[in-house]
Amino acid sequence: MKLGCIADDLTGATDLALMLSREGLRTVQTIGVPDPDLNLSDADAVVVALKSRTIPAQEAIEQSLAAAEALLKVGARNLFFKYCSTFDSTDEGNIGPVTEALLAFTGSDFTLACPAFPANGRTVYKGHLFVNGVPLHESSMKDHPLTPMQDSNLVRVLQRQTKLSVGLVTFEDIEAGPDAIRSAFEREKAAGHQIVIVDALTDDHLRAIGLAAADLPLITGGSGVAMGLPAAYRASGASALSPRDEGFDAPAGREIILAGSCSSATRRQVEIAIERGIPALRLDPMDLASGKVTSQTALAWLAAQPANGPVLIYSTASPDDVQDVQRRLGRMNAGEIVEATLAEIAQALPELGFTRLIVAGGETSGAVVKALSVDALTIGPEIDPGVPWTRSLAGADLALALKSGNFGAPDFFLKAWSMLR
Ligand SMILES: Nc1ncnc2c1ncn2[C@@H]1O[C@H](COP(=O)(O)OP(=O)(O)OP(=O)(O)O)[C@@H](O)[C@H]1O
Ligand SMILES: O=C(O)[C@@H](O)C(=O)CO
Repeated sequence: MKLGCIADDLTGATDLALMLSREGLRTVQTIGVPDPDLNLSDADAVVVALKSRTIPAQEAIEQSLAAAEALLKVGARNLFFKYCSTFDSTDEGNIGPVTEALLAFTGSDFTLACPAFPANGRTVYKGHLFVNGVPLHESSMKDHPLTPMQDSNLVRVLQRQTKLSVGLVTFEDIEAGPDAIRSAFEREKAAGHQIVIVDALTDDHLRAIGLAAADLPLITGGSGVAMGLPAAYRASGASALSPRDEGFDAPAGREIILAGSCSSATRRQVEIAIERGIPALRLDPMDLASGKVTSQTALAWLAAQPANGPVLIYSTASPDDVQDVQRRLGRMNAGEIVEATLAEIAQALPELGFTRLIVAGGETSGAVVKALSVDALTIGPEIDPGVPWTRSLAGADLALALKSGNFGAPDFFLKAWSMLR
């Protein structure tokens, strides 16, 4: 196995696994540290999905090191730390502290940090992160409930999180290609920096960075910066990659969308699905909290729906509604009530013949996948940038599309099904 990856959330892990798989690595995703009995001998890359983005930094370090150890044990030669393309973090971490710990673990003194993902509108220019052309601190991420991003200068953002010195490699070096990028890394190292923020505006930039960085013991970033790694491994001949498994069959069965994300992309996708006539049930957190509506209510509703097309169960709501609910129930409590209900519904789905699931939202996906006891996934075709179909490797046989809140085109919930055989 060539690359061992540690992702700080579930849908982010799937995003990275898709990138590696699309570029030619046979990739398996595990939910949490892989079970020692799981056969990973065929994999070129393993992506371990953690839920460590917003937990205390020390816990994130411990979980990430446990994942790194497990990955080296199953043969990983290089490590990749995946975080969000909007650099979701606070001054306490966890990007800085985890990077520091993984650098020390690999015995290395240099790595890069690059969240750029141009296909999803995330670019880095002169060290500043832009989201669809808007500086990060002016984008909707400025109001994120857990990780409000109020500074788009990533050198400053990361420097506040780490005692390592943070440098910058700007697009002039990146444009000049892999040799210039390697020289820039040497220059930054000589200047005493151990982590460099790296500019990238295009996929060509990311591919050049991949070629320059492929030998680093640790790379950190969004899924974009992994784009060039498979080609670099092939070019170096260092690893004979496994032949690609082209087939992706989904188990036969009913189709359902569970949406617990309230991000703007999901809100639009829910609207469109309802407009186009997908039978839909809205879960109101206040009704769930009072017991007026339970998972049983939703299961009874499901039983009455036609079996020949997808159905939607959602708690998706506008920012004002979410704020109102959070004020009344508490932010964490509101989230947990919704997640617990969607998880209970998910647990009953295989029995009811549902084998094809789209789940919207990282936290929601975590809760649903746990309820279904899915602990590893193979990666299928891309539905939209950052979101593949996947298939469970053990337990109930399911096709799953785990969608980050802000990913996917407006018709995502309609078109995804047509890709399943
Ligand atoms: N109507 C609602 N009111 C309050 N909280 C809600 C509501 N609906 C869902 N939630 C909670 O909001 C959180 C949404 O987080 P989740 O990670 O699933 O989505 P996201 O943040 O859009 O996705 P991502 O993390 O992939 O960007 C969950 O904890 C969910 O339970
Ligand atoms: O990088 C991204 O934007 C996503 O993979 C993600 O991590 C969303 O939570």
